[in-house]
Amino acid sequence: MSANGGGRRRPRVSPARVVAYDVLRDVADRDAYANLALPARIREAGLDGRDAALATELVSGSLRGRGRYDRIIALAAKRPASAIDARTLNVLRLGAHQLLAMRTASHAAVNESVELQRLVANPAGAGFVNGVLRTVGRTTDEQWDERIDAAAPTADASLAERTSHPTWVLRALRDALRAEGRADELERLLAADNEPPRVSLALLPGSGIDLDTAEALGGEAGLVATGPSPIGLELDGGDPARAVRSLDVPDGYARVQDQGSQLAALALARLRPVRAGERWLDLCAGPGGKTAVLGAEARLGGASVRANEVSEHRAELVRRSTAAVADAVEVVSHDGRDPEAYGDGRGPELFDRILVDAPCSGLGALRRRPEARWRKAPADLPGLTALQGQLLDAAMDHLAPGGVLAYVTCSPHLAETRVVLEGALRRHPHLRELDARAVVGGIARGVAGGLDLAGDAPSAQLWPHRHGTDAMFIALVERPA
Ligand SMILES: C[S@@+](CC[C@H](N)C(=O)[O-])C[C@H]1O[C@@H](n2cnc3c(N)ncnc32)[C@H](O)[C@@H]1O
Repeated sequence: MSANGGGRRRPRVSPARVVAYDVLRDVADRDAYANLALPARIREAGLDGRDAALATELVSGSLRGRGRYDRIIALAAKRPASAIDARTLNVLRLGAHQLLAMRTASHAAVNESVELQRLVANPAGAGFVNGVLRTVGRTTDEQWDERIDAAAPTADASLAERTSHPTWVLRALRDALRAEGRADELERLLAADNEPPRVSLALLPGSGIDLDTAEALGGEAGLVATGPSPIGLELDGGDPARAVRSLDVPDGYARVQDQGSQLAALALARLRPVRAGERWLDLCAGPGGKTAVLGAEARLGGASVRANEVSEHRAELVRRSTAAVADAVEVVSHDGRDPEAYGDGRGPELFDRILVDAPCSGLGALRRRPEARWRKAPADLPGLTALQGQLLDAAMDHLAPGGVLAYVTCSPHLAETRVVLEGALRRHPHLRELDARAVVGGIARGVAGGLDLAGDAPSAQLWPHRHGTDAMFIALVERPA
């Protein structure tokens, strides 16, 4: 039941705050994804543009900032957040976000939170909410940093709490940066994780217009041809659907997509010229963003793509995502470790280019999914890395002589990137790793001084704070002819 339904007294809380609370509860109780639950709740409550924007800020800010806010709430309440009733804690998180990160006047943030507590949580806790939030609001954001630091048992715990990351995630990110000799960038990365990303669009090759024309057509809708992807545009605020319409290209040729994902697909498609008749495989294709880029590139070069996805539902999303280039893309649904993923047993089941965009922890896309960092645990990694290795083994066995495989993750965790790749290369000693950094650097749109891909490994690691993309890992492997 909605928090404002069912015969309770008429709320004196703004509807945006009630919606935000309901979404936090959906996320906590039903494991909902905020980016799906939020639009549904906004529609259900009939919120208009401004209220919808407020609900969105409250939800994403308080979910992203949960680690920091829980620590501040605990310090203010003089008890651990885990000892506070779950509904009251959500009211406090929303209040803390308004007090510390938004420009909401203190009295409004406190009063609305107290009313929200009466309405949706436990009215007997209204005094507690009032007291805790008054304490929170009396101290500035910077002073809270000092108090968190003073109370934290270790420097890592302090940084993790101040930047609202689980400590194990912070350490994994630092390990990945350190492997590039860039551990000093950690704080910039953690800050970038807390900024909602700018919306990027891909203009698929074959759309009929070039990026200059796209920028001219989409300028009024906020589109700018910028970012590292040579087919990418960025939206400077505004509505993505309007921006897509403004380009007036055939359906599906302009689409919302992170520019790191665009570069990952293009690295495989553009590392060498396409020969007509090449067979490509996208082994883990759902929901089909990279397949669409591969399909458009393959179509222009006279190649074809087999797109495989284990989940039937997500395979259907791949079909929709590739409708514009359907004549170059065949979609099938199998486990990528099974022979059926590679063919029906009647023809050669070797491929000239294979993309393994493996299921992963998603630690490279924390900006995008505000609750994601709290949903993953170190215990998830062994299962994921085992699956990644098995998918790579099966894919490597289906690489044609002279063929190239791209191993891609939207996680920079070394256990999911270099460790998995090097394990698979040891098991397939006839394969050799190519210089993906040179390939990605070579196809990226001109950036003064180059794309700044650091480290000694041949693979390319993109980063939100350095490249403005998700933290995509891209490795390229060749089977010598
Ligand atoms: C990182 S996502 C791929 C994203 C996609 N390439 C895109 O750009 O839109 C990984 C996909 O692998 C799929 N997957 C998981 N296990 C798989 C398996 N054993 N075989 C094939 N696909 C699998 C997941 O369902 C998920 O859709």
